[in-house]
Amino acid sequence: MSVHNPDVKRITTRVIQELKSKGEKISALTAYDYSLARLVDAAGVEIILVGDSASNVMAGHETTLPITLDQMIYHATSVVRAVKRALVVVDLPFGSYQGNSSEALRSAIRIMKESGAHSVKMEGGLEVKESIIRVLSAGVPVMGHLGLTPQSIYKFGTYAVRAKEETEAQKLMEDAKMLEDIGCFGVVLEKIPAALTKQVSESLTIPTIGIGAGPDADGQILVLHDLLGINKEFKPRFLRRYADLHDIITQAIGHYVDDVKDREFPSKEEAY
Ligand SMILES: Nc1nc(=O)c2c([nH]1)NC[C@@H]1CN(c3ccc(C(=O)N[C@@H](CCC(=O)O)C(=O)O)cc3)CN21
Ligand SMILES: CC(C)C(=O)C(=O)O
Ligand SMILES: [Mg+2]
Repeated sequence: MSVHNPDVKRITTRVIQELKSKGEKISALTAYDYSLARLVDAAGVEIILVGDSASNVMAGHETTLPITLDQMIYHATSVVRAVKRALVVVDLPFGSYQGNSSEALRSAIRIMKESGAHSVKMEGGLEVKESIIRVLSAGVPVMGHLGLTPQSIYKFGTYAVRAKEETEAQKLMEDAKMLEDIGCFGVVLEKIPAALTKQVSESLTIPTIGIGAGPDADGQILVLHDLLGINKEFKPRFLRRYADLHDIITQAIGHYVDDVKDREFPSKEEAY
């Protein structure tokens, strides 16, 4: 908390909502560890998501389904230690909240108590309404997540754009309204048509945070490792790479290997 850093003004869910009222776009990124979370926070990002995409990015799984609540708490704890300013949101992982609202509350409380994070994110609309209400009632801020919801990938079978059909778009609109009505402080919209994002964002007072959802979301989120170009294989259309760390890291490590083989490292100056 700010006890240790009285000069840094913390970003609260209220500050996030005020950014929307002021018409200022919100920047969000994922982080899963201490070292990168420090950089993301210091660079001025307002929301840091400890995403269950850690299942893919950190652990190498095909989907987000295998990551456990304990593993999410480990990542969240590391990120919270690093962050002085940003709002930290933690994904409730698959299987930790869908069953019933008591399970959802227990999972959210474990995250808040053990990691020191400031809020949680839950995927889905009407299907998880009671779980979200229960978590909110304990005073835990909740961010919703609609559109492409990777925890239900096996229900849909693909990562294609969601809500292109009128009935699905209508349901998404209703879900978004519902999430606002029950008290969510924001909602992620993933991989839906830009026109639908515009419509939802204009009809809600809480901010929308888009990923593959076009320019009219109130904020944008990307997976940090994607933005940094660490993984070359993942290249959906919505991803903009701001660096090519894949090549930079590969070259640096290759150079190190060469130096060791050639007895160029360590030098006399690097020895005792
Ligand atoms: N590294 C990473 N980045 C992410 O953005 C991310 C994760 N992991 N893991 C969890 C979810 C899954 N996400 C995804 C996954 C795939 C596509 C996607 O567009 N895939 C294909 C198209 C598939 C199709 O059209 O059927 C692509 O073009 O790469 C988008 C978001 C977003 N999240
Ligand atoms: C892509 C974002 C929104 C996410 O849920 C994650 O990184 O897990
Ligand atoms: Mg996620």
